[in-house]
Amino acid sequence: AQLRALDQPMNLQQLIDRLHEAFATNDVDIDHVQDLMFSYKSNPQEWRQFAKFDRYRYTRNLVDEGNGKFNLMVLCWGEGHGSAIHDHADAHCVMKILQGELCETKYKWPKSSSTEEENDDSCLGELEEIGRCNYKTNEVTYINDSIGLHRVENASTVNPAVSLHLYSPPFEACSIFNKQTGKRTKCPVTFWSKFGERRCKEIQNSRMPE
Ligand SMILES: O=C(O)CCSS
Ligand SMILES: [Fe+2]
Repeated sequence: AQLRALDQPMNLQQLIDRLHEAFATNDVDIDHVQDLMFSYKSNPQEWRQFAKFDRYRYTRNLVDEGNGKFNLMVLCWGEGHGSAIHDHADAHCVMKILQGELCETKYKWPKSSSTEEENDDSCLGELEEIGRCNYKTNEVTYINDSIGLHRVENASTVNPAVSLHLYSPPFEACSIFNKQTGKRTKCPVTFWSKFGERRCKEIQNSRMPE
């Protein structure tokens, strides 16, 4: 769908307030949510407090818990950092680039094993790539499980990238997939920081294994 920038400019807090309003009822208009995310124009002054990088892996930094209806988080991708191929646990996923560029590669779901002997995941076959797309600062993309799986990576060797992700409903785990075999593994997702604070004792490193 063509994204439309709504009229009045918003800062990050106003975006969050508008997102809370959008999720106040139970039938969420996910196109409107994407329009809100597209309307916000990235201002590093507003999200810098959440943008904490790790040298080795991308980080997930919780910004807002959306009254339990969604999670909003800032993801920080060092040069060459990328996610595993993953699903979105039956949730909506809206991703907006706040800085730099990210490359998304979409894949079809592995063909589920049809007969008993195929229960051994190792023979589901290589995941089929559906498409690849590069997103620049302020661009927005959407995915859910009915569209497919994806991997997101910062392909730049010189620039970090920062993205804003909204997941609804929020989830604590998703699945990651082996590209060659299609094997699916359940994977808990955690936060590197919450609300701008990193309290090491309770927060392990945020990561989906490569
Ligand atoms: O939430 C994650 O770790 C996956 C980032 S790409 S949607
Ligand atoms: Fe994702």
